[in-house]
Amino acid sequence: MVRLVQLEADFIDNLSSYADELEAKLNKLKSVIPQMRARSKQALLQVENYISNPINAFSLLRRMHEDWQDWNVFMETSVGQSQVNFFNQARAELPTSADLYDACATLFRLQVVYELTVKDMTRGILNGKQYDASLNALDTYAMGKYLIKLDRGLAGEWFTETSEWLKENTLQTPIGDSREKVLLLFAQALLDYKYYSIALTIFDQAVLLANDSADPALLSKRSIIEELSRGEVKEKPEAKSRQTIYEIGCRGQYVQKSGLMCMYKSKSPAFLRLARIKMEVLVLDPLVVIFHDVLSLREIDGLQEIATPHLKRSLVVRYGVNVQAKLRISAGTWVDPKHNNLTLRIERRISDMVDLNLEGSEPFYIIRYGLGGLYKAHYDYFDSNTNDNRLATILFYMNDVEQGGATVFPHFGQTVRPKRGNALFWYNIQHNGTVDTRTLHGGCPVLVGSKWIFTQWIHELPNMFHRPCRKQEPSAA
Ligand SMILES: O=C(O)CCC(=O)C(=O)O
Ligand SMILES: [Fe+2]
Repeated sequence: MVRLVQLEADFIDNLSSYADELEAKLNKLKSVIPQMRARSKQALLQVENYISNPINAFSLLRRMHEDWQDWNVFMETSVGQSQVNFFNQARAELPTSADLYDACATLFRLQVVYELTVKDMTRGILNGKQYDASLNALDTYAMGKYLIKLDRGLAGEWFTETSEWLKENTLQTPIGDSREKVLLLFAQALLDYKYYSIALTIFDQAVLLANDSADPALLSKRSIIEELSRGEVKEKPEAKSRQTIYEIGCRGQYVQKSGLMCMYKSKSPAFLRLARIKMEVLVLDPLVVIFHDVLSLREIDGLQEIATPHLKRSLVVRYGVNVQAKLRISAGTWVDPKHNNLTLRIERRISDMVDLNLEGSEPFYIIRYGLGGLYKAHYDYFDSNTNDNRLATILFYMNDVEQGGATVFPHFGQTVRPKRGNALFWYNIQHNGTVDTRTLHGGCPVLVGSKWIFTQWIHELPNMFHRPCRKQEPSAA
């Protein structure tokens, strides 16, 4: 996206120098035409007299032979070819239709999870906060087209916004302010998806605006749509259920519970005696806690520096295989805790904080979520039979997220807002060794900003003493 901002600025410069070249050509013409016209007018007034003068006659002949051929070349020479070439070269960097599709999907996801209205989004209002941002008729039109197959009611809302916008504004695109053109496109989109009667209504609006109701092409198109609409099977748009308990948490709509208790953790390790840690207990069984201010800004910068060049689309494990999934949209990279002094220091701090042995734990996984990035509700433990499951998770928030990006635990009704330097810790496995399904959790989509976290999954084996009463399977014998 950063590159696209720069590219758009370059395109504007390019278009501007294209305009300069056009203007230079135009100015040249404008400056010579009046003189030419004056001379020609004079000749026309008294043609005989004019051509009987040898000087006039010679000059006329020469002009007609030479000058007008030059003007012909002048007219034929294309203007701004270098700017056209620049554009053609840069084309490869432009987003594809698949990219646009993904962008629509992201906006739709944010709309659903945060219950944003089309009107608010169009005007740059996100969760009641006004931003210096807005959508134009073509933006809302693209959303309508994307949604038409998924949710016709919502698609209609976006299309309506398109039409409303055009009543008051002008598009800064080659299609200009032609409201009827957009309405015709809209009608065509509806036709493509066989919504004939709505298409007819929109088509009529377009024709009315164009003031062209007698145009035979439009009339014949209209009668085709009318015919189709007669045979249309009326189906009720199905009401979509959009409430999931994960989404309710993302909106901060769980009945608000604050931490059960806050305390300073200052037990044995020397580090903690020097720097006590504020610990907030959110849930006692299983233990879910927030450690406050446990990473410094310098440490966060250091971690980001290590991770940034290596970030890659995050995967999820499905049937033992790593795959890309819509469930998890982020970029991340694994960093060995032994990587350098910084990561070693953080590793030591984690083990001091949580009193667990980190041997055999996974490396740090540093993650960046972009706009709309999320990790839907999931469990961290492995489903498969393993004798070394993920006993606990520690998750560090590396930045404050302007809006969205909370971590939610639907079962506990807990929404944890990212706060730079804080860490969230919980157990995934119960004392008896079984996985704890109450630990279902997810990372909500980022609405404004980006979200950086890093996690470490702490394994069972080196911490077996933590579950002294593991159930014994009855022996077969
Ligand atoms: O991003 C979050 O808040 C949750 C991340 C998470 O659950 C995970 O990485 O396993
Ligand atoms: Fe997780």
